[in-house]
Amino acid sequence: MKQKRYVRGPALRGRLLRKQMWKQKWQKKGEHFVGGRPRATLKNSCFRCGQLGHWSSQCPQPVSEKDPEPAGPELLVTVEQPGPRVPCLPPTVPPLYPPGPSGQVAETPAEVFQALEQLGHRAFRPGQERAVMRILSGISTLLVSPTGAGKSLCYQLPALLYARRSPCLTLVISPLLSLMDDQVSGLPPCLKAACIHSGMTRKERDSALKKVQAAQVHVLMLSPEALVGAAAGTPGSLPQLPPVAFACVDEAHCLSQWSHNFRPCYLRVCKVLREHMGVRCFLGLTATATHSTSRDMAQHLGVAEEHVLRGPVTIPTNLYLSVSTDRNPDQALVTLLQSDRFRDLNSVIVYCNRREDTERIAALLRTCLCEAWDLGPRGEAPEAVAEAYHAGMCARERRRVQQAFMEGRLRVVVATVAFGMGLDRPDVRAVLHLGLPPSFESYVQAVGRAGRDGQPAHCHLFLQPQGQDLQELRRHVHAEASDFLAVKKLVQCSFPPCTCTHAQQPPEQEGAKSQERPVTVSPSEAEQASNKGLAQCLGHERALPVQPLVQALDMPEEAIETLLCYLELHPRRWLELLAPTYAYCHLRCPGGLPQLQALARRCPPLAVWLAQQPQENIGEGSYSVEFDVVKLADSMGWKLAPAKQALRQLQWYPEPSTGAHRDTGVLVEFRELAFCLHSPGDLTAHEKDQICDFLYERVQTREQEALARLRRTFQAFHSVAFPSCGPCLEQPDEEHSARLKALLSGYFEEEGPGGMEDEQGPEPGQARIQDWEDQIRQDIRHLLSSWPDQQFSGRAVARIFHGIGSPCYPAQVYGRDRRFWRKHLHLSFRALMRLATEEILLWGH
Ligand SMILES: Nc1ncnc2c1ncn2[C@@H]1O[C@H](COP(=O)(O)OP(=O)(O)OP(=O)(O)O)[C@@H](O)[C@H]1O
Repeated sequence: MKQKRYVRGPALRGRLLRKQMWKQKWQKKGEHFVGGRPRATLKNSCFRCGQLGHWSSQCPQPVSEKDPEPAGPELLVTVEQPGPRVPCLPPTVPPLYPPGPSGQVAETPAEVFQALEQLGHRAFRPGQERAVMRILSGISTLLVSPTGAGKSLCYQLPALLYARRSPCLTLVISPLLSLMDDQVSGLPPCLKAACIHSGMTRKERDSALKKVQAAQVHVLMLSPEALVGAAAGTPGSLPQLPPVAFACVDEAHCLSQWSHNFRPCYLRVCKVLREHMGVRCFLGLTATATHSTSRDMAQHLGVAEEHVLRGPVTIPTNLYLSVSTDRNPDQALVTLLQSDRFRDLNSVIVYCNRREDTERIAALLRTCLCEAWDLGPRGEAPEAVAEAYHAGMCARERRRVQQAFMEGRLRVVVATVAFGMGLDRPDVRAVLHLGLPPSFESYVQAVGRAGRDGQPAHCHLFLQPQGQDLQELRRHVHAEASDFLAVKKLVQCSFPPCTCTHAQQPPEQEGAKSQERPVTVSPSEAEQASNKGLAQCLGHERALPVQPLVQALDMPEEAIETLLCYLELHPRRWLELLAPTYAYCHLRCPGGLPQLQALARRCPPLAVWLAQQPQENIGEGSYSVEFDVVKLADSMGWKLAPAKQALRQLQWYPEPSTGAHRDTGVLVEFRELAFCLHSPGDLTAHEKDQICDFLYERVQTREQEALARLRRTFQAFHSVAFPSCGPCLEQPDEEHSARLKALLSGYFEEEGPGGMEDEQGPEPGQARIQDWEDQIRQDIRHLLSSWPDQQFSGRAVARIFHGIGSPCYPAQVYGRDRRFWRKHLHLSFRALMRLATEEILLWGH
């Protein structure tokens, strides 16, 4: 029996314990980043290749090293890069019914109707048949149809038919981690499915993968992070899967930068599917998309405009919608739920905008409704009256609440938008909103949870009379925006100058060069350019450590990732985003320089690193160094993965006689999670300015559009609101409901994301800045003098007055000071920023 021995050290305390916990936290974060793939640690990794899942004796990596040479001064080695394993793409799956010569789709064959029946349905619903037939013809398609319309069938049926013809797999990318398991178990029995996401243990993931590899699964559901993470490892680390018939991207609006719910990780999903898995046919599904959003989605998915299946966004007739602006919305909610119309409804979702509100309202309902609520119509009452649900709760608790609701043991869930996406309980009888929803899209998604069984269901929205809910939502918009200075710093970090080009352009040609040249160039293009005397940088891999960057830019990492994505999406493709990685190699070598030099003979990256060190930096004694391994690999012209692998192998060397691997005493660790990208190093100052302008304009446009969208939503709902919920207590008002539905449908038919916010006059729910100017200036000076060591920017001050935490000004610290935190929520953020900037400039003199 093989046995591993460990030496248990003394228990950590104080600073060391905190450091250890911090490291564990970042390791977890890293696992999330790379889709739950745990970083190989010394404890459980293979000695030879550093990977998990096997001992070194079963390591597939061929042993290439010779015996370690005795220590010597010589540093030069033959630097030959281990050939990267070229990812071998699975064969493509031909369409089941190839389209006709002019691309027309065949008549629906009987086999398809039989499969429909097998899935439990007698006939297709509108839009389903066309989508199914296009996928079976291998044509990428985007389907925009309302919630509950039956979009899932459009991937289930083709998945079944493709798998019936030959062993193959359908991939479904879904952002709904918490519901993936339920989605898998909810599939018809004839369709075998598995899921992989970062919430699973390694054992569960391995067992799911085994089933997939053995072709026992028709549908594999993946979170975008799990997919991108799997592709992020060493080349070829993506497991060999059966051929992929097609990939379905659920909630495809996350792909569009114009949608209300853009997720940068989604952008990489299409790339990974195309480049690593050979996927040619895509199906995008979404319930809510304006015209501009669906155009954007179609472009990412490679769907031709004529293949976008887009019905009108309609609200089902069995839903009764109403809005009111009660003076006390909490009390009005209780009154509504006690009214004749709502008293007997056993499954109710109440949406709030803030997590704290969900807890508070759930407690209020428990107190006020526990006696007043009679038994349901069938005399059965759920055991619990109301519970809160939000993303801040632990996964177990969320699951418990969700299950209680799904099984009818809980009457009211008071939740944030985290609840309900993908929920398929057919008999939800009421969806209530306490406060303005963030967008029409999210409102339509939310009310779409109600009345899926076709029976009447009731939706009511309580608006805050003074527009306080609008102020709350504006905070989220301002939290994501950033200053020009931050954008400029990011551009500087992303495009540091390099020395690899040998011919510099004369200054007068710079403008012309920036107009003409493509930024990411292929080697052949570079060769052509070089022949003309225009040497170009082919680009370098760079690592931007996440935490230091977050602090330097005072931006959350998601916002930074979004900006980098914009650069990748730009027509000139300024950079290419690679998977996040641990960028720093920490190397501890007890034998000091002689041992290091000896090891360098069999490890080219180490040899190069040593050669790059100035002589005075190389000392005797025990060695502990840290260096940027991405930069090192780039300077050698190596890919990152083989460089890391070569460094990891420094820890062991094979015994010449037995071939067993012996510990060299060297410790190699990779630290500091970083964004990884490939960008040119020869951009001119003019080009960098162009990039800054482009990015800043994009950030501002997004902020303005989000504000305009909010204002539009606010005004639209107010235009149809009753002054109080009184008229809604007895019977639904059908005319009122129809007006609201027409308003919503009209929005989705419009072109463009809406007008820009105009700076004239106060926004709804805001006071005039002129009436408060003296008071604000005084508060700004007070804030500056209270934190004399801080270098505030205008935006930072405005954020504090609006109660918006940021990495450098966290709510946990600044929120404690009630003199400033959230003090001027009723005033325009931009105006506050302007005044703060003026005061900061005066303060400096
Ligand atoms: N052709 C059909 N005939 C009858 N019922 C159907 C048909 N297609 C789907 N359904 C049923 O409609 C319900 C909703 O389907 P599904 O969950 O696929 O909706 P969806 O459009 O994906 O909704 P969401 O946008 O909320 O995810 C399911 O219970 C499903 O069984």
